[in-house]
Amino acid sequence: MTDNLRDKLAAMINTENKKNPLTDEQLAEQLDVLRETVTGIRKELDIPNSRTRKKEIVKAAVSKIKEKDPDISIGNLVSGLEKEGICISRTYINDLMNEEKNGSVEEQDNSEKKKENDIFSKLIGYNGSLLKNIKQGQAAILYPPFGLPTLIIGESGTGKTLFAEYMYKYAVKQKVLKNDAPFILLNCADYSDNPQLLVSILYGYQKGAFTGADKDTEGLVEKADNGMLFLDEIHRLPPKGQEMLFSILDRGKFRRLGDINTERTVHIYFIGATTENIESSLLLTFRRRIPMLIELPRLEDRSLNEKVKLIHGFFQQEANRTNYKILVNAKIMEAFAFKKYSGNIGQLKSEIQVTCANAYVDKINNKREEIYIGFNEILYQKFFYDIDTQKNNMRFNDALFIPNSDEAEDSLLMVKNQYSLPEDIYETIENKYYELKNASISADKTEEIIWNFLLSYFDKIRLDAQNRNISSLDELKYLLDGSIIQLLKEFVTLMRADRPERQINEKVLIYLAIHLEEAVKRIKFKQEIMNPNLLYIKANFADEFKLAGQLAQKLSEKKKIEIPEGEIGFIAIYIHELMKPPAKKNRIAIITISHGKVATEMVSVVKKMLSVDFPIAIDMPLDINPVKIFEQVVELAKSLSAEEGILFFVDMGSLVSIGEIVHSRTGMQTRTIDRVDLVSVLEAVRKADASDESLDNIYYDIINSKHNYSLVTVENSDKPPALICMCLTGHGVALKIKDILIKYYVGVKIIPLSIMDDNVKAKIDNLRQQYNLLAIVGTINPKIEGLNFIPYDNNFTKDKRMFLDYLLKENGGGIAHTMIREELVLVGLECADKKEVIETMGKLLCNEGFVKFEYINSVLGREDMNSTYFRNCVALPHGLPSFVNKSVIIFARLKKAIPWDKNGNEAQLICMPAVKSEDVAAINNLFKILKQKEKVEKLISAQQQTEFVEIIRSAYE
Ligand SMILES: Nc1ncnc2c1ncn2[C@@H]1O[C@H](COP(=O)(O)OP(=O)(O)OP(=O)(O)O)[C@@H](O)[C@H]1O
Repeated sequence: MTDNLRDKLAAMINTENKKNPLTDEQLAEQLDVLRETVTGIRKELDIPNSRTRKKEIVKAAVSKIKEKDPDISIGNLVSGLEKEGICISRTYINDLMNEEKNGSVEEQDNSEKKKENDIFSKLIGYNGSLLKNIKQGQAAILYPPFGLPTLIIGESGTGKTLFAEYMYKYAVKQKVLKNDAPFILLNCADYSDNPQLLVSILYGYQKGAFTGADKDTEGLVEKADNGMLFLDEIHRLPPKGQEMLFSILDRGKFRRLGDINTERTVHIYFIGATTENIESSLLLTFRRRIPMLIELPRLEDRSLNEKVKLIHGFFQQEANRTNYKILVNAKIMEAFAFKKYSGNIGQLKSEIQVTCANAYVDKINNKREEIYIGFNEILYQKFFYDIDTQKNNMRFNDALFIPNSDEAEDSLLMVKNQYSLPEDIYETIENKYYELKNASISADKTEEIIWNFLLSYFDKIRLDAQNRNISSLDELKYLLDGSIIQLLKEFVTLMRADRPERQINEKVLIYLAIHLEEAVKRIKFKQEIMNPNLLYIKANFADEFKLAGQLAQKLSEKKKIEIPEGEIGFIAIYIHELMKPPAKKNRIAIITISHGKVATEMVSVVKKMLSVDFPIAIDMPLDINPVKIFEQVVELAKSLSAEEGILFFVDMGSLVSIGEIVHSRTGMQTRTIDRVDLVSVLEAVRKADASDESLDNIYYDIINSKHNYSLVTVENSDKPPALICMCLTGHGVALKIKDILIKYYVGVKIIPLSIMDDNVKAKIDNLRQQYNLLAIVGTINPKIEGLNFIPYDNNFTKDKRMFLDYLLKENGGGIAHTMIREELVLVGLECADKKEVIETMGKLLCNEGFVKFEYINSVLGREDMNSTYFRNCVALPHGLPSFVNKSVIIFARLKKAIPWDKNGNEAQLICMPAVKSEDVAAINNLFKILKQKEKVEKLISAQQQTEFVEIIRSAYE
């Protein structure tokens, strides 16, 4: 690298347009060097990237615009900036806003620390359903001079006592109370049959005040002086006791029972709690004296995610308490999550304790090492008889709890993702709109493109709806606002009453519910609702628009918000979808049969990619007798109504006769294609769905094109694998796609390109010299021969990932790239010894579903045989492939090196491959990297997961 280049680069950056600084890519193009070279020099010269370089200017411009219009929507902000000559994507602005809201990265670090200091953050739900309650609790404590008397209301077991304890802890932490300030708790219900006694215990009494009062006695109120008094079940306090308390709260004064002479003074922070309706159970005068009412949510009103966190938390507590590992079967986790608990968190906790206690007895009897809570009918019947887990679409994994390990939030991420609802259309449309606008596409054309986009979105949700197990609105009640669900139910009744012959697709209704929830949020937060197709919708879907208007009117009344017309337009298309007849019957059936799980995987990719649901997959265990499968397929064929016949795809010779067998037994036309591959299935399904071609035509087409099919050419190649991400400009969405792909495909080169580029084809040809190009992931298909295209529409769903994984796997060893994941890199892990490291890593793999629990023991067993220390402070512990569900590699960079074997070797970088037998070869390259001392040193010094993964990625290149 010459100084000349360095100078040129510095000069170009110095003289660039500060409003739109040059990206590394643009610099590289002008200097005719690789982008990596530019990035390298820029870093050497300590010059920030273009994004950071323009930040200050953008910030200043944003605040100037916001001064005039503080509530300006992001869309208008982007347009405003454009007028100032600053071209910027919405994502950039969003990031900037988030940064302002959450602080910069360093500030976020501080806020992490703040969180540590924040006592309440230990409560599950502190940043969710308890957010408002916690703010109230904090305000009640901090209010001078002695806080605000507080009443906590909530059903039994909602956590009232715990909340009061946290308020006390908070008061101490805030130095509002001294460290040794008393916390006095009295449950008034304990004395419900003797109110006199209750009052005397609370306020104390003078000798002779009542029979049995044989000496002057201090009450709890005095004990709580300068501290906190918590009265649980306060509705049991008799009126007289309430009046006395009123005097304490009002003036800090009271008298012991029977003591008319001495008025005593106390300073107390007061909290009461009750499960009852306070209107009827507390005196009005007393109620008025308590300004702070904190109403804790019922467990059923909390999100499912919080519920799962509570379940994890309680199992972890049991593991810590018993000092044994606890392994919980996925089905049981699921059952706990879906059971309804009238006794709220308290009941959930005690049921988990009882379950663990029963399993503990089992552990002793069976001499197991861990407490195992397996799927067991008796347990299931006892606790979970009233739940219907069949109805949910959430997946749970077996969960392992190791004593005294912090319940890592990470392990819940996976679960959380399962709950997430499909994305809504707003963002998709907005991104698309601005992308088109940036590319100077005319308004008419924009409208047309977006309309097509909308149609495809609805096609997709129809398919998605078919695949999801949710079948009625009621099942969404954990996830969505109940009043919207109610509103929709009423609306459907209305629609049916109006015209009983109306068919209503219940599944689309679910999507409408999700959409409305999102719409309400957007409107409340003054986010823009953009609908470029409004005029078109009004003109072409007049009936639907009218119905949408009625629904919007009701929503508007219920939520007290104005619903903009653009939104009514969206609702109209949902209603249009809602009334569409169900999908047509298919003429040709397509059945894929293969060993292992290949058939299911392939077919599910095809179904998602083509938005169809008719292809059928049959997975065959490796050791099953084909005759059994033949029987099964014949039965299946009889049940199909494919009048033109069945096309079979099979993977092995023994199955090629399946078509003939089915034909002879059922009389149906059949054709069979062996050595099934994804592309052929894809093509056949596409043809069977979209055209009127006969079974034979499709069959011969596939046979003829099987080996030179242009949509997918996946070849083994020594060149490094690469993916292209593409959007109109090559900047906006393409970069977003790049960020996503980088996370999943470590070691795969990701190249953003613009479809508008005149030389796009030539560029791709050039890249082919250097890389093995696998696919284009993008918003628009450039139809490049021999290159797969994977559509990106604001998400990169699992099916698309599966398709890419498949391509990479075919690409020979490429699977290694998919096996390294940012979330499976533990940076700065602190463990006392080797066993703890292995267990921590294994637990994460097990909880994420990559391995079976037994894998951990097999790693420990392997380690006992002889050490897996590698070199350069690296250890490679590993277990038996038979316990691996999905190949993956987990890394841990320990905070401090720990002894690994008897020869005095210490390890700091632990790499645990959990790999199925067929994938073992895929990790050879990784070992090559770990052999290089300088690479390992870099990995050990990595401070963050992204940095760690980045190092591996560049090492692959
Ligand atoms: N947010 C939370 N995070 C973790 N654990 C919680 C939470 N809320 C409650 N718990 C646990 O649930 C159990 C029940 O809570 P608690 O006893 O405070 O409820 P309560 O409303 O006072 O019940 P009751 O009215 O029956 O006395 C306790 O063991 C508590 O530790």
